[in-house]
Amino acid sequence: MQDFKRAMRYFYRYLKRYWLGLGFVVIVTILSTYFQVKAPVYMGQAITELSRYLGEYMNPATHATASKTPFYHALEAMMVCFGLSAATMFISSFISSRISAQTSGQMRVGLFGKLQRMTIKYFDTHQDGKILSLFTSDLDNIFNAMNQAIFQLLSQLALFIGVIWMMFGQNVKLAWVTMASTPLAILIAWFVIVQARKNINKQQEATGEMNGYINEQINGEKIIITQGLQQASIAGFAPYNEKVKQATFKGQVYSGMLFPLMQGLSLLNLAIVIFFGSWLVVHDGMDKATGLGLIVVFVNYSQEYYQPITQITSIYNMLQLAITGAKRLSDVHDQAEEVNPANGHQLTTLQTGVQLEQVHFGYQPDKEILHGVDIKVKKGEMVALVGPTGSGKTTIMNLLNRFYDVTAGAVKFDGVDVRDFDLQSLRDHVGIVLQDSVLFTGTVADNIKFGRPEASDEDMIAAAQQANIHDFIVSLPEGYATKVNDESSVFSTGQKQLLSIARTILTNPAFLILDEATSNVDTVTEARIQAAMDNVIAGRTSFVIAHRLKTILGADKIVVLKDGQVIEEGSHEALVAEKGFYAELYHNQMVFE
Ligand SMILES: Nc1ncnc2c1ncn2[C@@H]1O[C@H](COP(=O)(O)OP(=O)(O)OP(=O)(O)O)[C@@H](O)[C@H]1O
Repeated sequence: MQDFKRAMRYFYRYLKRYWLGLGFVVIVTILSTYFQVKAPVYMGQAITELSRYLGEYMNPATHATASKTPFYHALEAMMVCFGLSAATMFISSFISSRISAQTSGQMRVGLFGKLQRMTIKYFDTHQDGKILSLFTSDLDNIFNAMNQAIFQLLSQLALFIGVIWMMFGQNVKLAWVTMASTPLAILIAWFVIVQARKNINKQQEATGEMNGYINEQINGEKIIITQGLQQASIAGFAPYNEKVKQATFKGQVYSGMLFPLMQGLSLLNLAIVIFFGSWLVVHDGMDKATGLGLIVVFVNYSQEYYQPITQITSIYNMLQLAITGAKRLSDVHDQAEEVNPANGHQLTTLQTGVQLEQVHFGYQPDKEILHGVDIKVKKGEMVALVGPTGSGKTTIMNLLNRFYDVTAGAVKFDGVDVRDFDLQSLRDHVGIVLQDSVLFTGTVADNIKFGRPEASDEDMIAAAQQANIHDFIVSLPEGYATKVNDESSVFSTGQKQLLSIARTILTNPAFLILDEATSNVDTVTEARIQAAMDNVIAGRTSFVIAHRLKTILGADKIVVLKDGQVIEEGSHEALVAEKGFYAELYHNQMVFE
């Protein structure tokens, strides 16, 4: 019920602006249903008039005056009703399709916008595939439901009520006879739909597991090939596939049962209606022509009556999926966003430096990672952070850029807490080069200008030159206009890093964070990256997270972190002379390199 409420809240949020259009759809649908249920009345009248005419025509006394006009009138009225019903149905379906297309477009924009405002924590704690499935699966389910199911639900409900209303207007006894089998029909439909749903759920779970396996195998393809594990990988796939196959089959069997069962029941009901109809005509002393017309009317109604029951149960699954999807999207919209203080300080340039003061932090409340860290980076200084894996280096970077907020203590820029800065101005002045350089679809130029699209080509080229990548770019046939995409990516890991360094140089940040940008590359590329780094660092306040100690020998200060605490601090020479943890790290690395 809670889920249902959340889903409804989500729909309301997007549909409320279309209240006029939706109101129109409801009215037109009711109108369409009215014509649909009125047509059988004229059909019955036509049969009555035809049979009267035939009776009069066959009777020599009335032969001359027998007229077909009432029959034609009834036929005309019937056709007008069918025509108007079809036309209004089309209008209603057209408007509701338009509303659902527009709404799902707005939902997509809303979701994408929300993701852009979310905290890094959300992305750290949710798998990419799951986030993507909000767009590919949940929004699709919602669109399908809005486009088909909601309109269907509305029109079928209207039809159901309309038919009952008309039936009682025509003949109360026959109306009860037509409706007598309803509990049985609902029971059967419900059983089938619940079974189908169970198996569809199993199918979705099995498909999710199979996709997980495929994803993992594709990501590990290089290892699989180098270890010759292709056959094992195929063998591992078989049970996942088998599970999907079984669940799909059962789900389809149950879903496929619904229509034949309901059709059978509807035909049985039809026979009962005809039987009782003829019985009524004989026993209630109705005149034959009226009785015949009445039977025709109820033959139509008994079929129209079953249509909503079948349709509504068959769209139940679609509605369920949409409700689940809407609930999930509603949850996303309720997620915390990055907190931007009202009238926050504007960081224009760095005056004195950056400081971590007694910083305590944990990703989870009960597991502290940093235990009172103090680090000071003076303006123009380069401070390097070293420490064993898991010691908290990347965590400190996350705090400096305000990806996360400290639990206690503070991160300060020029003595002002980062939490008091306007987020945009903070991010505008902090440049980051991450371990994994990401290139976006577009040209090389687009990628370098990513953070400053308005930059001139001269500035872009100067940045590329400083990043040691200009010569490579101009050696490409299309130079800076070379397209960057996954399929034909011509860039190595090292080149990607150089491009991302150029991107950072172009934004001219006051404070730089470099996260071990020299991993996974050969020594020549490493030297080029190092030179590019030196260029970008020169004259800037910077914070470097390094694994290879020889890249930070020139740092103004080296901070050694272990288990979330600063254990040593000083210049390279001073730390080596101290013969502590750093000295040991350094000597060990020198032996291996
Ligand atoms: N998003 C996260 N959620 C929960 N715990 C995390 C998260 N990121 C890191 N951690 C934990 O925080 C601790 C410090 O991790 P961090 O990435 O800061 O270390 P690091 O020194 O940068 O390591 P490495 O040198 O391997 O990159 C680790 O125990 C890690 O498991």
